[in-house]
Amino acid sequence: MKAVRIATRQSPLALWQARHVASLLIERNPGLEVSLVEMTTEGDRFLSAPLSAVGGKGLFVKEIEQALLDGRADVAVHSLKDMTSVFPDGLILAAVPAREDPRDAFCSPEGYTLALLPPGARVGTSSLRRSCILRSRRPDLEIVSLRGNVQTRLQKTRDLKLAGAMLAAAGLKRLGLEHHITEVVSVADSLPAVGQGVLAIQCREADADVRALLAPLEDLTTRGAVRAERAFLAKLEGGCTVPLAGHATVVDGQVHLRGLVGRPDGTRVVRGEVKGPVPEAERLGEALAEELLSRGAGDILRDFGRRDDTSRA
Ligand SMILES: NCc1[nH]cc(CCC(=O)O)c1CC(=O)O
Repeated sequence: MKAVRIATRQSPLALWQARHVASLLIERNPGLEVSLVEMTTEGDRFLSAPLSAVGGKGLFVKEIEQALLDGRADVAVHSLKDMTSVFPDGLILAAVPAREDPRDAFCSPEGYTLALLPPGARVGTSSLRRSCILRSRRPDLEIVSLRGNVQTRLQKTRDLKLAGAMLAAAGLKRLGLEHHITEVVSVADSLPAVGQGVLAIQCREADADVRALLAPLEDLTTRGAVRAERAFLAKLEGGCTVPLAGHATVVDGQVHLRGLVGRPDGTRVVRGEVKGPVPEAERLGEALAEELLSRGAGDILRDFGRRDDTSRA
């Protein structure tokens, strides 16, 4: 292979991620020509509405996947967190590099940590998962919707004089903005989203040359965790409409997956965890999803989930 084209969104985080993959490729393949195909997606055009109202996380991904399918690019780099559980026919998750910090980070211009927040404090996020988890612990908190790219959300936090905002530690670190973090929140206190901190490198299934080029970027520990998390996601099909968290670690060949489904206002949260060997990652993810469904997540999905389907009808 002499040249590859990488499709990416144009946000500073997306560009950082695409350039990062480009440099990983060039490092391993001196002389390879790598170019970026920069795209604006539907998700970028509707930044003012809550993600759950404009059709969910697939919005950031669909048009980039179409560019791959149309042959306008050879590789796509996404945040795995932004991807739904099912890929279009003909595309594969060719590689997942080593995961960046998967945790949420609290960023407070006033220097607050979560435990020190005064009663009734206003906290910014537009993630259903983050608001559910915050409200379940602290029903007094007022959640203020905060969308836009990472820098925009930090700016709005100051402009709106919020006590703080919850963002992904991975995005802040990649952009060199970690000095805004006042608390990196433990996985136990804020269970991350499925795929958080993981880069998804996608290509056409039939493109053997590109697959061979991408294969060395794969991190097997990250892949084990991703297999469990995404099997869990696939079974729950919550899309962006129900607060859903799923996070796995792999230690000594054992997957440890934790999951959560809740009501948007945090008045009900169903949590669980499973452990088992890496080759059974998918089965573990499905088993945890089924367990949560039988313990109350089914009711929550019925009451709050699948708004995607009705809006499409
Ligand atoms: N929702 C957008 C998004 N998608 C991925 C990341 C962060 C990077 C990652 O998780 O890999 C972010 C920003 C955020 O949630 O603060």
